[in-house]
Amino acid sequence: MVEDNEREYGRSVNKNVLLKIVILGDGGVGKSCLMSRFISNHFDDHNFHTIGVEFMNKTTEVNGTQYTLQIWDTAGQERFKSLRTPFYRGTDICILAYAVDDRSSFQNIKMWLNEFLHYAGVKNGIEKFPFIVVGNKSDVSSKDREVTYDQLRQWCEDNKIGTYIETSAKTANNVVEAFSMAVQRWADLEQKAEKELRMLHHPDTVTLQGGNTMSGLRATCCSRFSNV
Ligand SMILES: Nc1nc2c(ncn2[C@@H]2O[C@H](COP(=O)(O)OP(=O)(O)OP(=O)(O)O)[C@@H](O)[C@H]2O)c(=O)[nH]1
Repeated sequence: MVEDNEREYGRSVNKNVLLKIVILGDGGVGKSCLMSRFISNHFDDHNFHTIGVEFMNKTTEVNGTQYTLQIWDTAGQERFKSLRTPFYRGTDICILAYAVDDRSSFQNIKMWLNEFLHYAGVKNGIEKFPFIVVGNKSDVSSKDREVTYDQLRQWCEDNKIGTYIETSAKTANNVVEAFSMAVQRWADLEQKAEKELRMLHHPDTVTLQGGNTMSGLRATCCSRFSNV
């Protein structure tokens, strides 16, 4: 378990970036199974409901950076709402999960999104927070499927969420990919926010290829020379 004094979410701790991830969605969509598939590559065909929240850590590498992912599996059932919402604050990434064989769990994604926005205190808007929508149980037969991939894509477009994927905790299909995509989305947004902050404090600074910066004066000077 990570101690409170080590908990610097979204920051580098011993060359590791610690990220708090919460998985939200209706009861039974497979949140616990997604977590155990990702953490220990294990699938248990149990049917126990999560009570409150549980979390587990996993260290992983995405695009050359080491991350410690602290993954919080929350209880999907309405009666556990007051046990899970206190844990939303300080979240770096939110996974909104539904099951492709359960249309109502897909329709409820909006409710989960709103619950998270409210209790996590996300103020910058949906586009600036790393959400990923995950359609789990992609292994089910086509006759049992109630939500298509196109419906997922359309919903995400309509709600300005750029990252989405279908997974199967049962077969392991796309599970690692879903977490990697989520972390990559976090890294992209972080980089964008840093750039905006730099521009705000040093509006005369331009970013060069490779991430180096130079002052506007020198940049102007160089561009003048390059025009010669
Ligand atoms: N076919 C299939 N079944 C799955 C998959 N993932 C989970 N399940 C099954 O779905 C049921 C519910 O899974 P859980 O992981 O407990 O669901 P949950 O979202 O954590 O549920 P709550 O704890 O109540 O919020 C279990 O019987 C799992 O075996 C999957 O990818 N494919």
